[in-house]
Amino acid sequence: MWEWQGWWKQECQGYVSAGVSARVMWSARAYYQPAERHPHNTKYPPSTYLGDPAHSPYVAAPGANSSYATPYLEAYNLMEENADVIFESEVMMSERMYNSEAIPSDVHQPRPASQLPGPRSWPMVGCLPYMLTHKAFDPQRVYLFWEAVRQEFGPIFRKDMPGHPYLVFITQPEDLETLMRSTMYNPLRPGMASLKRIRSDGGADGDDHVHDHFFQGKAGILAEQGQEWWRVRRCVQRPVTNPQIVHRYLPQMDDVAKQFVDRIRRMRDDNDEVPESFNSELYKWALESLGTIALDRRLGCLEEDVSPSSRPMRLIQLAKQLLGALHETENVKLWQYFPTASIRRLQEAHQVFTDVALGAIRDTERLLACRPIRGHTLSNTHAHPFASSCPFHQNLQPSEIASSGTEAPSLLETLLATPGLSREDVLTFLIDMIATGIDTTSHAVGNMLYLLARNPRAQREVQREIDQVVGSPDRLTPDHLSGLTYTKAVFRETLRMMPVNVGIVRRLNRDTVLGGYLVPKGWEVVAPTMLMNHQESVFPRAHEFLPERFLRGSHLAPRHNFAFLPFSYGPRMCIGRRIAYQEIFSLIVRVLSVMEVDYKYEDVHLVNKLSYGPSSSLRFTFTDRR
Ligand code: HEM
Repeated sequence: MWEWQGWWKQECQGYVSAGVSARVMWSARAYYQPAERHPHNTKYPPSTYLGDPAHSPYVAAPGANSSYATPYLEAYNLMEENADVIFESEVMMSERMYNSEAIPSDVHQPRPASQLPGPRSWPMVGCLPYMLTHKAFDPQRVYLFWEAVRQEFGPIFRKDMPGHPYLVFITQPEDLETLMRSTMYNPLRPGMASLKRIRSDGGADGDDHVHDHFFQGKAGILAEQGQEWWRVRRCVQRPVTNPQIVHRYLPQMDDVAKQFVDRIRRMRDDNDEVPESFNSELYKWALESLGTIALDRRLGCLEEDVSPSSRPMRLIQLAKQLLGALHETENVKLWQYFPTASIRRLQEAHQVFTDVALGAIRDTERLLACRPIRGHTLSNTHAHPFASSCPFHQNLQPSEIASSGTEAPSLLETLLATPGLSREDVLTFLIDMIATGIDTTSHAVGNMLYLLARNPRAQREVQREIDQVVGSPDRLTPDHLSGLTYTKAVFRETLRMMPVNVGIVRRLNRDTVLGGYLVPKGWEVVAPTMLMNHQESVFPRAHEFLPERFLRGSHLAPRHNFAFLPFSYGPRMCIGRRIAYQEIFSLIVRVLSVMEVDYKYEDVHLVNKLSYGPSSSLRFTFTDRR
C-alpha cells in the first residue's frame, strides 16, 4: 500500500507544482462547499467522503435544484475543463492519501454486497440464461435490457457474467460521484484487458510476436492501469489538453470542415440528399480532421478519387475492424482461458492496424526530419523551397502535405521531446488516439446533425447564433467557437440523449459504499450512460430534446453535478475532449452557416459496439440556406 502512496505522491507533487493547480483547487473548493464534517468521519476528510448521499457533507443552497450550492452549469464547466488537472497541492495530496481499508462500517452500517439485488445467477454461466431469454434482450441494444433490469431490481443491481469479476451497475448520480471520488487517485478502468493481452502479455497464444517487441510489454494509456498508465498519462496530458496547442490546429481543422462542405455539395443528389454512405463520409472527415493534429498533416481522405486501398482508407477500415474485434473480446472473455477465435481476430486486426498507423506516423516523422528550418512545422514545408528537393516529399500527394502556416513545434514533436516518453510510448499513444478518436467524433457529429434535423427550432437557433457570433469569416478563431453558447448546449444535449460512450467503468481499489451496500475492493462498477442520462428523476423532461437545460440558470438542469459526464471525470477522463470539441464545432459551424439539414427517414436509435453508433444510415438532406 505504501508503494502506491509513494508513487502518487511523487508524481503528483511534480505535476501540480504548476500554478494552475492552485487556481483550479481554489475554484473547485468554492464550488464544492463542505458544510461540516460528519461527526464520525474523522478519518476521511469531506473531500474523500464515501458515504450515503443523505449524509453527504456537501449541502445545497436553499432552493437550488442540484445537490450543490453552485448553479449547475458553472460547476459542470469547471469539472469538464479542469477536473483532470485537479491533482492538488502537496498538502491536499497527502491529506487525501487513502489506505485500502474499508470505510468504518459503524458510520453507515451498509448492507453486505451479498444482499445486492440482481438477476438470478448460476454457477459458471452467471446470469447469461436470464439475459438471453429476457424479452428486452437485444445484443445490439443492450441498454434496453439494462433498463428492464433496473425496473425490476432497482437503481443498483448486481449482474454476474462468466469470465468477468463481480459486476455492479449503478444508476444514481450520487453513487457515480462516490465511485469517481473513491477511485480518483488510482482510476483502474477495466474493459481493455484483451488489448493489454495482445500488446504486452504474450498475445493471443502466448507465442512471441513481432509486435511484442514494438510495445515492449507496455500497452499504452487505453489499456494500462496503475503506475504504468500514469507514467504515460502525466506526460501526454498537458500537450494534448493544452488549449494553446489544440487551438493551433484550428485553421487546419477549419480547412477540413470547409472541404467537407464542398464534398457534401458534390455528393448530394437532385433532391439535395446525400447517399447512404454518409456515415462512412463522416468517418473520413473524422480521420482527416484528427490527422491534422495527431499526424500533423492532411491525409487526403476527402479527395474525390481516394482509393479504397490507400493508407487513410485502410486505416479507417482497420480501425473499425479493431474496435469490432475488441467489442467481441471484451464481451465474452473466454480468451482468458484458451486462445479463442475472437482474440485471434483481434490480434490480426491489431497487427495490421498498427502497421498501417505506424507507417502513417513514420511518414510524418520523415517529413519532420527533412524539414529544413527548425521551428517550421511540417505543415508549412509544402510551401518551402527545400520541400521539393526532398525525395520523401516527392512521393507524397500534395493533398497529404498541408498548409497551416503555424511556426510552433507540432504535437508529435512536442511529445517526442517530452522527458519520460520513449518513441514507442509516443507512437502507441498516437495509435490509440487514432483508434479512439475516429468513431467517437463521427458518431457525435452525426447524432448532433440528426437531432438538429429533427428539431428545426433548435436548428434555427444554432444558425442564428452562428450568424451572429461567427458570421462568415475566412478563418475560424477560438473566440468564434467559445462564443457559441447555445450550440454548446445543443452538443451537450446531444451527448445526453445519444451518448457515444457506453458507460464509465471502474474497478474498486477499496471497499466502497454504493447505494447503501458495501461493495468490496476488486469488484467492477459500471455506470451505464444511457440509464444515467435518461432518468426523469434526474433530468426534468428527460425524453425531450431540450438544449436549454444546459444554459445558465435553467430550471431544466440536471439535479446533480455528476448526472452527466460524457467525457467522464477526474485524472482518467477523456484526454481527447478538447480536440473533439474543436473538430465537431468547426464542422457544425461550417455546415450550418450555409446549409439546412433535414432527415426524412425512420427514427435513428443507438446500437452498441465498443461505443454507441447510429442504427441506420444518416441520409440527410442538405439544402442551401438562402
Ligand atoms: C465526442 C467525442 C468523445 C467522447 C464522448 C469521449 C469520451 C470518452 C470517455 C467517456 C472516456 C473514458 C474515460 C474514463 O474511463 O474515465 C474516454 C477516454 C479516452 N478518450 Fe475519449 N471521447 C471522445 C473523443 C475522443 C477523441 C477525439 C480522442 C483522441 C484524440 C479520444 C481519446 C481518448 C483516450 C486516449 C482515452 C483513454 C484515456 C485514459 O485512459 O487515460 N477521445 N473518452
